[in-house]
Amino acid sequence: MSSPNTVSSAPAHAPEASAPDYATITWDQLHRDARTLAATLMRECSQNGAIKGLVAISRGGLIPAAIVARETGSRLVETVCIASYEGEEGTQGEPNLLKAPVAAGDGEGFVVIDDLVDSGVTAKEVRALLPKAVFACLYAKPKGQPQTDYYVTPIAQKTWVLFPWDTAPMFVAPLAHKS
Ligand SMILES: O=P(O)(O)OC[C@H]1O[C@H](OP(=O)(O)OP(=O)(O)O)[C@H](O)[C@@H]1O
Repeated sequence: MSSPNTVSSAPAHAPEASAPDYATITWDQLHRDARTLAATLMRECSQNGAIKGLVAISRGGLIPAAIVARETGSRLVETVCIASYEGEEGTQGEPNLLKAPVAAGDGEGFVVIDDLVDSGVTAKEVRALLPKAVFACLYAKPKGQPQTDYYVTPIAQKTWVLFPWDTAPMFVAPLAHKS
């Protein structure tokens, strides 16, 4: 298990008006967590036969799935394209299925990979499409945890996760230069 670094800088689109926390995930941290997830899947899923393939939930699950695919030797990587967060405030709407994971059938032998379960709405939707698949993600908030079979790191419900593809290093003035 690993702990994300918490920071106090706010993203442009804050999820909550009242003092939310932010967890900044670096590329290194994400890579380590994806490898940890892959090791867990290798250990747990091999008891029920080899992993037939992965299903990445696009877009957040794409990079985690690529890392897990490399570690587990999985060559078949399907996607399910679904969007539920929209607008300036990052508010959640109805899940919008843009592409079904047809190559995964009913999900038997497949592992669904996502970056995060938050409310669990997206995972629930994908589980309905792939009832026999195993579900795995890197980070899980309490409301979403019942929807995932495996996760690496728990995240508080009020914490907004900043993934490496959402952020960029920037200059910060030294404390001595601030008035
Ligand atoms: O548990 P939930 O409350 O449903 O939230 C989790 C989902 O939200 C994010 O995707 P998002 O809808 O932001 O799409 P994106 O990955 O394409 O940015 C994330 O990648 C998960 O798929």
